[in-house]
Amino acid sequence: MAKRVKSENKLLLRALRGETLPHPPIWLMRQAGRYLPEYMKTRGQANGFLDLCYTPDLAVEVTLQPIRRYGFDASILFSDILVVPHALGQKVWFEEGVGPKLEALTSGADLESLGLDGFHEHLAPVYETVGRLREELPAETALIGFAGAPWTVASYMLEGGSSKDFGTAKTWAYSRPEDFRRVIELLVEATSSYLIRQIEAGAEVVQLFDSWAGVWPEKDLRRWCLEPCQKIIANIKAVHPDIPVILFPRGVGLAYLDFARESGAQGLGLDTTVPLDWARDHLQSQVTLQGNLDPIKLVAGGDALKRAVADIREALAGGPFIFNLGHGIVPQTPPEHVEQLMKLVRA
Ligand SMILES: Cc1c2[nH]c(c1CCC(=O)O)Cc1[nH]c(c(CCC(=O)O)c1C)Cc1[nH]c(c(CCC(=O)O)c1C)Cc1[nH]c(c(C)c1CCC(=O)O)C2
Repeated sequence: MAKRVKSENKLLLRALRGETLPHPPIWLMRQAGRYLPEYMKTRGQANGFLDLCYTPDLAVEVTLQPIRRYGFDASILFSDILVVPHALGQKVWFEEGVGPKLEALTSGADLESLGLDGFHEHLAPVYETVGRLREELPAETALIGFAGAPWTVASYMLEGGSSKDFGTAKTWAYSRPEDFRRVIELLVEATSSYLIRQIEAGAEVVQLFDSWAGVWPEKDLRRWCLEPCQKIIANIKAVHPDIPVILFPRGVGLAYLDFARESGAQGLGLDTTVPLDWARDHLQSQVTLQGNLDPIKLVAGGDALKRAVADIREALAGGPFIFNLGHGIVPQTPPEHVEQLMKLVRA
């Protein structure tokens, strides 16, 4: 076995255990990606985006690029949330300039063609990437594994790609709740075992992205987002009780209270709209907070960035806190603004 640095003293792990640190650890959602010229170069060596995700040499390289450049406190596995439906047997592809496309499920009957047979074999390159990262990362850098939450992944499976109003997927839930439940339950099972395998390959923390949680009325939010995430977290904890989980239920407003109290996550990712003082007063006694710089302030840079970082630190860095964005980095971000951000957060 190659060297494996112990997790417990890494800043990210300390913050997730509830410690308040003199400087918050920092990493950024989508820290690897198109805003970096070296990413574009490596991506050009792959046969499309999914091939990049499934080729450990290339996936390790793009994961490490932002660590070399900026020295973030954590590294997130380079992959995508849509490898899960792909491994379940659905057709998934990425169109240049358009984004993800899937052969949409049209009825409960289409579910018969999906399943867990061959699931982990399909994802073996991802586990290999995780294992190699754990060996290659600097001793102080924590390794985060991830998956999409069931609803967010289901939305792509039912819409066939990105969506404006999630009308098709939500209509399934409202008109055919039993079929919709089967999709969610399959994803709870698949995602739990996918994350457990990532942990066994070397991930020290896992994050669940519920990027589209913010579109539901309250009872549906509980049923289709909070409860499935609770189940996944409980399944992970049953096997790996010491591995912290960060949940990012983007856009859920006041329901962040329920996610803080009931999800079982140690970390809660705040989207850009969450008021800082409210989060400090109502959430931070229960979970480590992560967030929530507007990614567009990172595009703007300068004084806007400086003030925003100061406001976030002033409100949240007095308790358990991880500095991050409120959603992923956008491709037009100037790499030197990330450098400016690192200096501001570590000053
Ligand atoms: C919804 C979602 C997806 N993927 C992801 C989410 C949840 C987070 C969020 O809300 O942003 C998560 C994701 N996707 C990617 C990562 C890698 C790790 C990292 O954060 O650095 C992670 C954690 C790489 C990626 N995933 C994708 C890219 C760009 C692909 C390219 O190189 O062209 C990257 C670097 C493509 C992708 N993948 C997805 C979409 C909608 C798109 C197209 C839009 C876009 O291009 O940003 C699905």
